Amino acid sequence: MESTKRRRIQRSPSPVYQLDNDDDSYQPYVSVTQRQQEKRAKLLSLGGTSSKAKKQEEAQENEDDQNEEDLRRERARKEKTLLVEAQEVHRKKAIEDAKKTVEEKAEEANAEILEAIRSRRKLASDLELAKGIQYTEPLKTSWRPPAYIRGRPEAENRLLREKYHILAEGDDIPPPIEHFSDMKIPDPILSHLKTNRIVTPTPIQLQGIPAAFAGRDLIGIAFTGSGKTLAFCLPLIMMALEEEMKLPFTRGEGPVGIILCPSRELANQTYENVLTWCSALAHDRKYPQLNTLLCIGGISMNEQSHVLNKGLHIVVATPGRLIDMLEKKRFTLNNCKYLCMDEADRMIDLGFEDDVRNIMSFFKRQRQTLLFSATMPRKIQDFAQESLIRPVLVNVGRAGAANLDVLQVVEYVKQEAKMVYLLECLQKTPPPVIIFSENKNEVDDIQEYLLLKGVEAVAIHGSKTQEERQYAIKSFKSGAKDVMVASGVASKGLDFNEIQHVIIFTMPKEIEDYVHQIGRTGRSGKTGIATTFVNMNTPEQTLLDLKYLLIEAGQKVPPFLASLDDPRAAQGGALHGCPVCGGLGHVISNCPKLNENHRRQMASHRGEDDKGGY
Ligand SMILES: Nc1ncnc2c1ncn2[C@@H]1O[C@H](COP(=O)(O)OP(=O)(O)OP(=O)(O)O)[C@@H](O)[C@H]1O
Repeated sequence: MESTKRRRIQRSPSPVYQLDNDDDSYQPYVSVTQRQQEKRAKLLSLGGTSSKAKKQEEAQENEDDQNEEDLRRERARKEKTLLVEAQEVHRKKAIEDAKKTVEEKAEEANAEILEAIRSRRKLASDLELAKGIQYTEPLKTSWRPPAYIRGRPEAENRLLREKYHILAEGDDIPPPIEHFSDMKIPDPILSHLKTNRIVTPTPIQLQGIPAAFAGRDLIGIAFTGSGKTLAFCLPLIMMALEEEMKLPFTRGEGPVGIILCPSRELANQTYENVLTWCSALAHDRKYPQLNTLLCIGGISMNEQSHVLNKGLHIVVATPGRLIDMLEKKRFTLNNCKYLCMDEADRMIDLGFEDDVRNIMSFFKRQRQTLLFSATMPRKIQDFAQESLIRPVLVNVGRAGAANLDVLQVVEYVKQEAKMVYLLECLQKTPPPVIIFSENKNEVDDIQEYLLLKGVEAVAIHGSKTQEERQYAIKSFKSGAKDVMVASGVASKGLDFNEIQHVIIFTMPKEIEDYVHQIGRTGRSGKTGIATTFVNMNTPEQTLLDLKYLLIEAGQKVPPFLASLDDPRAAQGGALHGCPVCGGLGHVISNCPKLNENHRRQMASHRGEDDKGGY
């Protein structure tokens, strides 16, 4: 009781005291007049009306006046000193600012904008955030590299990474492995890969797969068509295999892991890859059958009830349908420990962030999280780094750089001449050819025009039904149709057989979209051509981004792009990718993606826009 009281007393001083002076010896200020009156009253009370007392009183008054004057002078002196000091600080800052290069100033401005648009919440579920759950160690796995690789000095690992142009960041990075056979992948999968001419790992695979096998959270960035799918599917297949072999799954159990994709088509493609690899494994009776579920909108889940009736190992999904299934409790994530996001920048950036958090809230235990993409601007990388557990960043080439196996041709074509020129352009190579346009109506118009001209063309965009979308992909993949006209829906991740030529009918505003679109050709070490039409309607920022991307990839820069003035060039300094979109031709304050995101946000506040834009 006593101590409570004391505590209360100690806490009780008025807030003004706490603010102005937290010293215990504080004495309240008493004015001179008040003090003189108090003294006079004291003398009077002592009966001192004599002249001696009066003199004493006068002397005291004089002394007090003098003290007051001294105090006033001292205060004025101090104020003056403070003013001089403030002026001095200002002067020094002005000199320092003048010394800063244009580049440093731009970097500071970048940092300010980045800070302003930074997501305040980590990429974890609200439940984890609310409970303050914070894992500090990566997930434990039983996988170890072969002894001869484990014993290899770190300097040699570094040399290997240099040899393959791999930039790996993070602590205690697992060693790169140059041969699939050293990764301890089961033989049936190895021979299946071999029959599909997948013999030696690509750079993202030789560093990414060991890191993922070791249970590490991972950010994997590598060119379009460089084999990222295998790098994130194989670790999940191995994890599921180990679990199933330890204790077989029964109905209602699983999944072990989830692969999230931003489009139904990409999810379907990844699902088919996983099915192929799992059935190659089960072909050998030594290994069990692993069950995989495709969880995307636009299809009936009842068709897959046979999978749901068994133990479930792997789910490949788009966010919306996955959330729907989880909310309906068709399966749970109670024992799920692997979450991979393909085209992760798209998943985090454009409207899916809340869906991803929602999905994370269904996890009941620590998970390994992997993010993969060919483009990953700094804003997303920073955000991801904060959200993962001791992540390893594997970067092959600059994030957002174009695939060097694509010959990029940029042509100035007037708006009204585009359709006719398109026909001519189609003659450049034999089929298959993809034509990209940003606009759904334009996609339909191009297809109609080509059909009229006798070209076997299919079309795909977000307003088509799921059957139409599937038909387009199937007939184009099988070679029944020569040309596919597509909006952004087909630009990310889709792996068609040996596309010869990509024609970009309308240049997308965001350079990342361009990188993904031209990336449908030149895959898996083969070469391809990308022809892009630009004209007066193409924004200047986009043209500048394109110019620098061509320079970076050692491509020919057409004169109309070469002559474009870059306001930053006069100021000198190196060109860095915009932290929001990776574009080399503008500063963050002019970023088209930032503007577009802002527009979307405003529209969604007004309830006008749909998610993802496909
Ligand atoms: N090690 C390898 N050697 C040869 N080919 C490979 C290898 N790994 C994957 N491939 C093939 O390369 C092609 C492209 O692979 P994948 O679709 O995984 O690329 P990606 O990096 O995910 O591209 P994107 O960024 O466009 O999604 C596929 O057809 C795949 O079979």
